[in-house]
Amino acid sequence: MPGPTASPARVRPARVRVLSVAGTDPTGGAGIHADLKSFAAHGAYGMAVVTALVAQNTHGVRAVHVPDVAFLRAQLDAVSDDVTVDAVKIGMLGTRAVADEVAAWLARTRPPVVVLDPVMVATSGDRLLDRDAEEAVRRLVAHADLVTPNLPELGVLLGEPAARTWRAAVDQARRLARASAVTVLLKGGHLDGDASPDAVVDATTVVELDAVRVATTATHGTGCSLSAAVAALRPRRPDWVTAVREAKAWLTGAIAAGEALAVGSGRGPVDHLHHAATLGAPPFGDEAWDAVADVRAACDDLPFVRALADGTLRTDAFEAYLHQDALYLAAYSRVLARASELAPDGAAQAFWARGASRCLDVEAELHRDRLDRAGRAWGGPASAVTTGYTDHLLAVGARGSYAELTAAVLPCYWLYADIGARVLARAGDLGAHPYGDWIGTYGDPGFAAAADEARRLTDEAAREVGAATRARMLAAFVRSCEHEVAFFDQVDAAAPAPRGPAALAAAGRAAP
Ligand SMILES: Nc1ncnc2c1ncn2[C@@H]1O[C@H](COP(=O)(O)OP(=O)(O)O)[C@@H](O)[C@H]1O
Ligand SMILES: Cc1ncc(COP(=O)(O)O)c(N)n1
Repeated sequence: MPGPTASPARVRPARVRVLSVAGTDPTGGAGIHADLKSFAAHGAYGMAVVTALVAQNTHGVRAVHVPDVAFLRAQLDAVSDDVTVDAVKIGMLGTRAVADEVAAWLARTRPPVVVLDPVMVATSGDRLLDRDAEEAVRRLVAHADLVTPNLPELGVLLGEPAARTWRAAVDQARRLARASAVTVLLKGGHLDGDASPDAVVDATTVVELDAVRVATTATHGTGCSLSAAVAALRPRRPDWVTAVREAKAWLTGAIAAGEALAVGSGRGPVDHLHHAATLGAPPFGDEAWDAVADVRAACDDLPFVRALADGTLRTDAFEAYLHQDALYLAAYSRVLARASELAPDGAAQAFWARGASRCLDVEAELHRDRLDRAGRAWGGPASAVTTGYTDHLLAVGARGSYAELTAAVLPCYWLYADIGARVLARAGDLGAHPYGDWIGTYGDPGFAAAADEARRLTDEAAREVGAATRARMLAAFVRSCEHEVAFFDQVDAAAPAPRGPAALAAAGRAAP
């Protein structure tokens, strides 16, 4: 605990401190009102400096009043003279004088993260930036780390006509990134079709983020909300792609929930707190564990689990199981690598990557120490049960939601550790047990710690999502648990030993 004399500057603040420099929307859907809600929705502490007062609603803009720039400067300095600003989001500027004043303040204060949403025309079609201010906004790009144009705005920033296709827009974004040494978040909201892709583009790379287009009228303030969310996230995320991916997933949910707010009769706002239904909900793990109580109870009575615990399991059945386990682990490793790719921070990324690597070690060990020793080729294909399980995991991974993927991969840690603990307890003296060395691995404290951490990361991911995603997390978790049970149950542990060459080979071998 820091003592009373500790310097406040050395204490990591509880929340990221983010400043919006933007115009107003008295109906709360766009501008600084949207920004402050987006900041709060991402756990940041929000501040706002007003560039322009806008009389607008969900139908459009009625009037704009831009206060004197001396007053803008007074607002900006009031913040920066007192508060450490971790990130700035810049939205509507209105006039050239305002844009230049903001540029001068950025040059003086050099905030660590600057996101520029080059607001020019509202969704309603009303202009929010004077034509003679476009050059000033182009100059402002030099002070930004991330610029978030939609298709028409990107054209203006380059002094070119707006791109008519996504390919042409990505090409324009690449040229802007190179010319201005800035990262570009290109927004595809203005495209036709049933997708609403975005792309994070810098001088050398293009990362496209796919999203389905939600059929809705609730698109007022989407650009404001997205850029504000990215600004709030970036100080505590390793790179732009991670921050944008997370913000975009949240925004898609916010757009889908917007109409239910019943705000206005035109193009309504998004629901920034759409995930608030799950704020304060019990940890995901508690809910999920209760949901699979029956499945867990059924595990102990599986013939395979009983026979493994009491040592009566036939060796050929055990080896068939190990063979499927090795095939499973190879695929599971790829799924964990995908979780690492989608992870929101470095610690989670490293945890899943270590898991992926460990699976391959265990798979190699299985072949070297157990299956190859069995003295026959273990080249058979994955069973339908194994493939069913790995296909489920790969499908969740392909959908690209980190939270759902953590829920899908969790049972392989948690349910497996849970069953293993009970097999271990039932097995008795492992020295005299035919499968003692295998069952002993169930007591590995390293594995128990990894299961705890996987659960913690899943709980953490669940805190960020809305009710719909949480329901999909639960479905993915339950499905994986059912696959775990089917996996143990796929080997016919009760049947007599098979006849033929495999049985002969098995008969000549010592128990593992
Ligand atoms: N109907 C929609 N469904 C899903 N995402 C959308 C929809 N409309 C816009 N978006 C997303 O909202 C964000 C803002 O996009 P866009 O409308 O292009 O910007 P702006 O609001 O600045 O014009 C982008 O991430 C875009 O992909
Ligand atoms: C003050 C202000 N800033 C920005 C927008 C753009 O909003 P949209 O995302 O709907 O184009 C707006 N309507 N009002």
